[in-house]
Amino acid sequence: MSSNSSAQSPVKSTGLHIGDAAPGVAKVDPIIIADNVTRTFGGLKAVDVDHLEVPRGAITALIGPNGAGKTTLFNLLTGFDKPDTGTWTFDGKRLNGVPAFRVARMGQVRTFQLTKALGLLTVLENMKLGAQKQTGENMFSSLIKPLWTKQESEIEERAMEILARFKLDTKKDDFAASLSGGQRKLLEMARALMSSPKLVMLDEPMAGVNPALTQSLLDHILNLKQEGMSVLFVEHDMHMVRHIADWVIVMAEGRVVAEGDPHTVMEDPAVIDAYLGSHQDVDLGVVTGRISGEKTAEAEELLAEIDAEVGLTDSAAYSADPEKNEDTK
Ligand SMILES: Nc1ncnc2c1ncn2[C@@H]1O[C@H](COP(=O)(O)OP(=O)(O)OP(=O)(O)O)[C@@H](O)[C@H]1O
Repeated sequence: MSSNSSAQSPVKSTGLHIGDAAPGVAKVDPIIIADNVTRTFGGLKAVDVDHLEVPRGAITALIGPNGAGKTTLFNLLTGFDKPDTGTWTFDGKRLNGVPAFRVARMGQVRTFQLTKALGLLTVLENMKLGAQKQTGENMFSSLIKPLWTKQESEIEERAMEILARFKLDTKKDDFAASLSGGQRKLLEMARALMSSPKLVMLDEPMAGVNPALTQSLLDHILNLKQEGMSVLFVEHDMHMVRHIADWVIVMAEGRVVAEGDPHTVMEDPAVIDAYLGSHQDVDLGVVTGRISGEKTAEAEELLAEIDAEVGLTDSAAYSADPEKNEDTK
């Protein structure tokens, strides 16, 4: 397994789609294909996706302003929530109606934030919880002691191997709650790998991570791809998206509003609009130029902020030093 150097830009996967990049575009080798997926809460359509394909063997970012429906879509695809309508397949198998634990067994896992309860377990115990197909889950085989003791030691061996890769092996007996924010994120990812997944879904992997651990987390995500896994992640950190994503899917108000490679997508007016949608207090028409009128100082400031937010910068390199990630205008 080769690792990516923090100083270099990672090698991007290209040629993932067929035809023009647009919402719902077909992929050469999709791992997820979703159709007509909707989820309503009260009167609000949180997810309203006509057609979506997630490419295999690539890193895909799911971005969009707060409330766009990203987490709800994650929950639906992983069987943690039920849609009002829709069908989807994972690796060619129909998944709607399949409960979360089966989805995970089929090779589609998502990371979870460490809850209070999981924080009271040790790092190693957390890892063991991530293992699939444990003999103890089967009543008959759980009665045969040699079977489960052998499996227990295999699971522990695998857990220690993965923990060593994530430099968490020396913390195996510590309570998970004692880890730093970044170490927790590493543990969440490490735990997901216990089941040898085909697709890893990460919910805001960078949230709350100290800059010292940023590069390590990025490298671990890039390594998942190098090992042949597909990655789908939700993230608000646009520098990270630009740096490691091969493909970007943009959601706003429940819909997919743009798709493409990170550079093209972040210059798409629909994407800029989607982000503007979260700043309801400013006259958006004036800001985007749809309505003629004098831009107020506040609007100018907002526009600059959004340029920065969607990554309209010259530099594609991600630096662990946040100072170096300041946009140049
Ligand atoms: N269980 C729920 N009950 C009611 N409304 C919900 C529920 N879950 C989500 N919503 C609403 O659905 C919409 C989409 O929410 P969701 O959390 O999926 O957005 P998101 O894109 O993940 O946002 P963020 O980036 O802030 O996490 C929001 O308006 C949210 O308030």
